[in-house]
Amino acid sequence: MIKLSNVSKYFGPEKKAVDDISFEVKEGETLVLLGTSGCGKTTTLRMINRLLEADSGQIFINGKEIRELSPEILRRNIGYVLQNTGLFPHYTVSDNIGLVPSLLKWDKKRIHDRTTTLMDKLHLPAATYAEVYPQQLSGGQQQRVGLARALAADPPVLLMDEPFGALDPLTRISVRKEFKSLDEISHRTIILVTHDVEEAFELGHRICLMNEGRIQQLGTPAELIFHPANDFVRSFLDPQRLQLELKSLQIKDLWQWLPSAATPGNGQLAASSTCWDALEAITHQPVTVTHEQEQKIIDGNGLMEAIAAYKN
Ligand SMILES: Nc1ncnc2c1ncn2[C@@H]1O[C@H](COP(=O)(O)OP(=O)(O)OP(=O)(O)O)[C@@H](O)[C@H]1O
Repeated sequence: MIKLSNVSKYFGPEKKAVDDISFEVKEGETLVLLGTSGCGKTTTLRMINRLLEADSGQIFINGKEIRELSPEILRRNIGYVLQNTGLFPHYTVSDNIGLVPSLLKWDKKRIHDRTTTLMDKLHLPAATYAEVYPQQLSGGQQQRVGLARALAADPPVLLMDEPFGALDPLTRISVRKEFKSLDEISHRTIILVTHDVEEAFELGHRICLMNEGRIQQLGTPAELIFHPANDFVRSFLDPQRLQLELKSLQIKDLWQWLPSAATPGNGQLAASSTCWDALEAITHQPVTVTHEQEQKIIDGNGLMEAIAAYKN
């Protein structure tokens, strides 16, 4: 769906912001660009919608080199979400969301229907919020409007630059959870930039960890944490190692090592739940998990034993 092939970007003769990077993002996949400040994440993202032009290499979307398309046509298929939302303060919420559809000359009813649907899906009921202005909303609500605006014309690709970066830590966690469960998101191809490791592990199907313009490792969260490609990757993830291990492993990954507890389980948990979510669920009582027609009762000891066995 999206392919970067040996892409580089210089700012002046000396400053190589992005240094010969290549990757592919499959349709429906979320790839997270992760790394320290200044490692080239935003520059990479902005080359994909031609807000910046690459100095060398090629970028393809659906097999088409993006320079063959005019920036306007290209951006119709790409939603863009920014940290500071970029909402127009003198436009109402519904006008902000309907901006791209109206530029595309959709008729009024279609814009109204799409805006209302999106607001409902993003828990901003149109009856209450359609006519208010962005500054009357909380940061989390403004972020949802920014997302609704990016989704309005139904683009197959979403580029997101620190989309939750301006939110306080608690709001950030809840908006992120909500984002993950949105059906408007699940089928889109997404590239998301963040410097928040936990966010990358929660949202990325794969993570591209960068340093000084170069890719250090590109892989699933479990590949990065359990099989780091080099010392940079290992030390970048080390401070949150335990949490990241728990977030990147699903119960089904541990199935062969998981003992079934004797105590009856209280409630069910999906085998696709992460160990992090499982630990939360079993704080007070064991839970029952079914995987490939086998049932096990999971408690804290059994889970920790299985994680240790997986790592050995
Ligand atoms: N317009 C510009 N002119 C000159 N240098 C730039 C420009 N934009 C970015 N840079 C430099 O290129 C490098 C990569 O910047 P970029 O914004 O892509 O990093 P980043 O990984 O997104 O960082 P952050 O997380 O801090 O936004 C940095 O050293 C930055 O200072």
